[in-house]
Amino acid sequence: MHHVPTIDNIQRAPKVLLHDHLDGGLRPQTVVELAEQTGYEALPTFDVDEITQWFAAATEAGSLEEYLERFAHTVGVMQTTPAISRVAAECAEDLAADGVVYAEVRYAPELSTQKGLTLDEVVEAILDGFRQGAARATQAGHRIRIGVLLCAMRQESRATEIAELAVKYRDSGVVGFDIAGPEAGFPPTRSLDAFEYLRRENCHFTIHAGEGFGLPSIWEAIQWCGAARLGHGVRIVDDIDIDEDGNATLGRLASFVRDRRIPLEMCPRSNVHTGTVPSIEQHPLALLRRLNFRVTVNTDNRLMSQTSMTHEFDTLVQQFGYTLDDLQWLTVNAMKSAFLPFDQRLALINEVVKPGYAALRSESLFGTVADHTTSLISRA
Ligand SMILES: O=c1[nH]cnc2c1ncn2[C@H]1C[C@H](O)[C@@H](CO)O1
Ligand SMILES: [Zn+2]
Repeated sequence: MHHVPTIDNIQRAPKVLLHDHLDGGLRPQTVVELAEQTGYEALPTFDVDEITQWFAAATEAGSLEEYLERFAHTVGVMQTTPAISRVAAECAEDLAADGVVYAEVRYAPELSTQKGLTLDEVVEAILDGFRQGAARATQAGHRIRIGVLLCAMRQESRATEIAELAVKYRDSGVVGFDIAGPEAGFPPTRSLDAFEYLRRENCHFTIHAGEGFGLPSIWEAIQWCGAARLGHGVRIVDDIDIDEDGNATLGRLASFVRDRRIPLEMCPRSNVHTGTVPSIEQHPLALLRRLNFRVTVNTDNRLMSQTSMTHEFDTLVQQFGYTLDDLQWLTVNAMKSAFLPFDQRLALINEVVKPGYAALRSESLFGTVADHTTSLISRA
C-alpha cells in the first residue's frame, strides 16, 4: 500500500534544502519596501503585483544568462545591514513555514558591497537575520536549523578572498563555500587556488556545475577542485547511455559520481527555466533516482522560479507518481549530504525526518473508509 501524498501532507513533511539563493527568494513586497527605504530607484515598478509578475518572467528566460539578469534588482535592495538582515530573517521564516527543518542558504557577499559595506558586515547581517528568523519561526511553531554557504561569483576574481571569509566564519553559522554565476566560459579551475586553500583548511564546498555547461565542468569541479557536492549536476546524464530496453551504461565520470555517492543538488523547476532541461517530464532526476545516484531536490530561486520545497515535491508527485517513501528517500539523501557535523546529521535523520514521515504514513491508516478509497492507492 502506498500513500499518494496530498499537498497538505507534503507541506507538513519535514524537508531539507541544500540549494537556495538568498537573493533569489525575497518576498515581492519586501523588494518594494526595501527599494523605497534604501532609495533604490532602478526597480522596474514599485507595484507589488507588477514586480511579482516581472520576477516571474524569469520562468520564460530559457538560458542561464537571461535568468540571472533578474538578480540585479534583488541585490540592488540588499545594500544595507538592516535590509540584508530582514531578507535573511524572512527567508528563515518562509522556509520554516513551508516545513523545511534544515536549510543551507547561499549568497555572494561581494554583491552587497555597492554602497560600502564590508564583506564581514554582509556575512554578519545574514547570520543575524537567520538567528532572528529562526527564533520567530520557533514562536510560530516551526523549528528550523539554517546555515549559510558563501558564494564567489565565477565571473569575478575574488574566490580566494571569499573562501577565507568562509573559513573565518565557519564556527558562527557559515557551513561552506560555492561558486555561482554564468558557467559557460568560467570553468571551476579558474578558482582552483580557492578550492586548494579550502581543502587544506578542511572546509566543505560545493560547486555549481553541469547546468549552463556540460561534462567538462562537472569533471573539473570534482577531479580538479574536489567538490563534495554538485550544484545541479544535471548534465551528468550526458555520460549515461540508455539502450532500447532501458538498460543504462555509465561512463567513467558518471560511475565515479555514483560510486562516491556525490550528492546532486537538483533544482527541477529552475532547470526548466534556465533551459537546462526542456520540461519537468524530461528532467533526468527520475532516471538518476532509478539508478540510485544520490539525488536531492531543491528550490534554487523561490522568487524567480515561483517555487517552494512543497511545490517542487508536489511537482514530482504529479509528474513521476512519487510517494511519501520517495520524498523521504530524497530528504534523507539531502540530510546525509549536509555540511553539518555527522552526529548532528544523524540525529536530524533519526529524530526529525524519519519520525515525521512515519507520522504522516500512520495518519493515512485512520480516517473514514471513504477517505481511504480516495487517498490510498494500491500499487502492489
Ligand atoms: O542556477 C544558478 N546558477 C548559477 N548561478 C546562480 C543560479 N541561481 C542564482 N545564481 C547566482 C545569482 C545570484 O546573484 C548569485 C548568488 O546567490 O548566484
Ligand atoms: Zn543555484
